[in-house]
Amino acid sequence: MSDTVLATRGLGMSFGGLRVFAGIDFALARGERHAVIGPNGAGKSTFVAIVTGLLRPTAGAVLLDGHDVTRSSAGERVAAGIVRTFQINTLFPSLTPLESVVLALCQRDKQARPSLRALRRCTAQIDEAADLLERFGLADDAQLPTQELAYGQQRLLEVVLAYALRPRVLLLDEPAAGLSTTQGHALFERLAQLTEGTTLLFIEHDMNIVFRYAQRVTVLAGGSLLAQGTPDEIRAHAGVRKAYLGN
Ligand SMILES: Nc1ncnc2c1ncn2[C@@H]1O[C@H](COP(=O)(O)OP(=O)(O)OP(=O)(O)O)[C@@H](O)[C@H]1O
Repeated sequence: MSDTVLATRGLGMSFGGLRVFAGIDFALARGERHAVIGPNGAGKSTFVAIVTGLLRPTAGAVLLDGHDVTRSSAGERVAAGIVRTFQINTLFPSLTPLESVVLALCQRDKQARPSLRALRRCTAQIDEAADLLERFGLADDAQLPTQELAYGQQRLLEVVLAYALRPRVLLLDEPAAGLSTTQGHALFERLAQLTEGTTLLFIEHDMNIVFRYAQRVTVLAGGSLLAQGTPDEIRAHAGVRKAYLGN
């Protein structure tokens, strides 16, 4: 039996009269890369927002390692290890990637947030940040203001900032959005190599990326969890082909 790190039980969400989904029983195994797919409006972003505590579900529960976190705030969930990628507009444009990652590491290490001048005294975090940026291919950009980085490098920095917190579950909402197909594949190739062993849950529209990099896939469609399985199982699933893949 797999070791489930994150689960939902009977999860349901409605906005007023609009029922997005109901009865979602989802399970995420520790260490797997898991994609959530589904047509536009199926509720993928809503699902991630509920898991991260940004939205309260109208029914059901979210469990982290068996503990009910449905009523925990977003901040409490980050502390418990459920971390999502920072959206691009939350990157600090004038800070360098090195400074941003050091700040994230200080947060992880529960240090008081240092002033920028005091950052250089965080020697352990500076070493670790430099190492992380090197591994993710951002060493050449580490000392530039973030706003001067290419868009793809900024997307990668978002992943590094979330990954730096050593999350139990790392959620990525369309990390390749806005990138070319080649850049998107390169981002996932790097992610797959560097985050091996990290539990990753990602939303992605590009089925080539999903089938290549996800080890398991959940399909949301028509207000429910239509299927959950390996890429091969999902490809062969008649209901998924009909509802989503269009054949
Ligand atoms: N805050 C909100 N208030 C009202 N309706 C909302 C809200 N957020 C989402 N919705 C609606 O809930 C449904 C699901 O939206 P959601 O963004 O979760 O879908 P999605 O699967 O992520 O779509 P996409 O692939 O287009 O990003 C949509 O009909 C959307 O309009």
